[in-house]
Amino acid sequence: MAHRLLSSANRFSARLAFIFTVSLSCTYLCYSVIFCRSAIMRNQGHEGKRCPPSRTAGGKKLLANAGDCAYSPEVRSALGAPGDARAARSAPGDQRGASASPGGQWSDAKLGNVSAAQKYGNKRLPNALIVGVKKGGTRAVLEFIRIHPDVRALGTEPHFFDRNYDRGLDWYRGLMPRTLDSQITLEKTPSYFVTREAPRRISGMSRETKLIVVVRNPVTRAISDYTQTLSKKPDIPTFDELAFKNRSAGLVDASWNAIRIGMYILHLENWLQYFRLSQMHFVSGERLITDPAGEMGRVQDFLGLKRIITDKHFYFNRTKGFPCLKKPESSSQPRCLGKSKGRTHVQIEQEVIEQLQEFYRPFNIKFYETVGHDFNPWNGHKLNGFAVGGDTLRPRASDKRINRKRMTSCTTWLPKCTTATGNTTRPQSHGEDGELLPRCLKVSANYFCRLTPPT
Ligand SMILES: Nc1ncnc2c1ncn2[C@@H]1O[C@H](COP(=O)(O)OS(=O)(=O)O)[C@@H](OP(=O)(O)O)[C@H]1O
Repeated sequence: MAHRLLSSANRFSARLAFIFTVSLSCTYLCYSVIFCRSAIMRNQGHEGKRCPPSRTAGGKKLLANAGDCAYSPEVRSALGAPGDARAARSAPGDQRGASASPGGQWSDAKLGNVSAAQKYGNKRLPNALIVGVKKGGTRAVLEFIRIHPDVRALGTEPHFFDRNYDRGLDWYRGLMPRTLDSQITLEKTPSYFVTREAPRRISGMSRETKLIVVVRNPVTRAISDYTQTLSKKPDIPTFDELAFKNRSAGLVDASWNAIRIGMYILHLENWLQYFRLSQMHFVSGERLITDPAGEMGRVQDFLGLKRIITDKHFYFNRTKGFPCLKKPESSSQPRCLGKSKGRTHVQIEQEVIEQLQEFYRPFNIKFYETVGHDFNPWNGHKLNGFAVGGDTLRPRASDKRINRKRMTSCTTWLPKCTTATGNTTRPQSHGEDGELLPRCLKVSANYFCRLTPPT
């Protein structure tokens, strides 16, 4: 009897345990289904199908298979997907391990901003343009500034204000990447700077457009321009033949485009009829190479951006001979500009170079005066604080670059100076110690004179 009672109690508790286990499993199953479904819906609702992780070394491969993922063609291209010209431009062998580069978090923030702009942003007309100059370093500025999370740039040159103006502003707007309200839309077309109608047309779009001009020694620029043309058309005449109407007479052919583009002041005067100088920012093409972070710092200030692009974003690539990005916008891989940037120039006789320096000198000086900044290396000497011709290029009182240390460390001072107006000045003593400071500097056939005592 007791045995029968015991076995029925066992059966009852086994049944109870079975029911408990089944109901527990059901609850868990229902919970999982509901939770999972809501998570999936959330993902689909906001982002569409998720993209595979792409900002790794294998990202390009994955992207190739990510046909219907959330990235638009432009983002795919910006990320270096196959077919992207910029991906093709990166010099093989110049790549360094991605892990070596800092700034991972910053880079993810950029990607987040890009995705958000793609999804929620609008196509807008650009509020900033890199308008020139050809061969000045415009591609470098564009590629460097576009790593900023608040900048979205068109990768190709649309040539709207010179060649495609008839297509209308809606066409132009349609080319632009989507941007959020807080982001700057940017494009670069270096030929705008020398296009007569460009300033008027751009001010017609918006008088507030910010303009960036990358300038470089006009002689080097002309040689670079010629080198590029020669690479496409090997049968063109020599540089000297094109540059001079009569070389022995020193008659330069200013109608040749490669020469004309470098007469910066002539083009600038046209821009200043439509824009205030404060709306224009001049990047030194030379310093862009020697100090990219410094130049990009000033570009960021000009665009009203937080200084995010700093030294840590660049490294000097010895093979390329130029600064390169540790993390470009499109990839986590370090990247240099392509082969057409930083070419070996054709050899030009030193005498030809000097003749052209002479030709450009008055244009350069007028240009320095107008923009309020001298691009020293263009004349092959440091001209800090010096005036040419006795009455131009007066050093400004606020010019902090003028200091005695720089002056005395210069080795090419002359004891006497004949200015362009024919006056001769002699060195004078300055300073409490009665130290004799040289006052003149000879550059080729010109004398540069200091008009004010050194500070
Ligand atoms: N970081 C970096 N890497 C490579 N090249 C650099 C860089 N910074 C400036 N530069 C200089 O840019 C020159 C090309 O200028 P652009 O980009 O304005 O040329 S173009 O007008 O768009 O064809 C190019 O001219 P060349 O050296 O004559 O090829 C370079 O000197």
